[in-house]
Amino acid sequence: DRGSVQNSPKSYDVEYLMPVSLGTPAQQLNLDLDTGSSDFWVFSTLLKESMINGQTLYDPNASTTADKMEGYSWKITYGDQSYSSGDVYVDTVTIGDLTVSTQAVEAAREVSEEFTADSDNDGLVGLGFGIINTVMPYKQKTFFEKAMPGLDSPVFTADLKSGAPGRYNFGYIDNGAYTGNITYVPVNSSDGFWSWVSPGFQVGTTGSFNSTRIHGIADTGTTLLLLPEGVCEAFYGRIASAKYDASQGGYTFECNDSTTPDFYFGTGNGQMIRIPGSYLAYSKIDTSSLRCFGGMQSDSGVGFTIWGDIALKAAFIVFDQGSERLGWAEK
Ligand SMILES: CN(C)c1ccc(C(=O)NN)cc1
Repeated sequence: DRGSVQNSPKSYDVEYLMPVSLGTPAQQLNLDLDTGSSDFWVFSTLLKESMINGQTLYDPNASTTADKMEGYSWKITYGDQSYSSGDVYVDTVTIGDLTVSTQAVEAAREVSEEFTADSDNDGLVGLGFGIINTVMPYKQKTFFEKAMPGLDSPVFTADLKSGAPGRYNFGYIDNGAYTGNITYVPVNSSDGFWSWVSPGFQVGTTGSFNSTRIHGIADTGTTLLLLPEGVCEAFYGRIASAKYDASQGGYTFECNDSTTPDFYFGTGNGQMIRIPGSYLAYSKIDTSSLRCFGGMQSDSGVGFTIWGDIALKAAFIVFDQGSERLGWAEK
């Protein structure tokens, strides 16, 4: 079996959403595929009105295939301190023509203001490893883990684009979606993340390659690229107008600064992925400003590097759960 679904970026590529069908008759929600977490949760009719702001709600009572998991609950907190919690139902879920008939659907009773404010986002499909699923008393499998046994190949791929729709595929690799070769790197899933080690980086086409092992996770659910402080300094040191602006909480530079270099990161076997300098001028810090907030920021608050959408949209990525490895290709 296999599946394929289009993803659509919200403004500034802050997140990428995909249509998902839940229950019988189908209820379609727009969900955020998140390889940095492992809960499948949705806005639901269990929520208080004050926590809803335009989102589409999953109504388990309107689904003839929904069964409540009595005595089960969940609560998750993300890196940005946003959170959600609620009850658990088993129901049928279809993503891109791929159906899991007994998915644990975590129906929100409570969401933090960040989720309430994000009116386009109806919930998250966590495609990290199930070991960090938050459902109690017994953790639940991710959508991919439930689907995997029936798939042609135990992989899913992410093709995120800058300011345009892309695609998530399940169970196969579309060889027309990338150029050159796919370089595979081992993944350590013991923390539940797609954790891997990059051999280093290069700033600009003329810069030398800096051999330094960068431990990090591939996270479709994080917008920016969070790298070690030293890497940020090497990159922003090459941009004439760049500075660390504590009032903005990060590095900023003039959006049109022509000295902005591309950024390359190593994936192994000598392969590098090129992030165009334009991707790194993330967004204007306010409508009247000529300065942009950087797409690359320090990972100092996190403890490991997060290869978020700024990096992922420069590549075609294979999340190979069958072999616990990540495949990287240019496109
Ligand atoms: C508030 N929202 C929409 C979030 C979405 C995703 C995440 C996250 O850390 N994913 N790995 C946090 C917050």
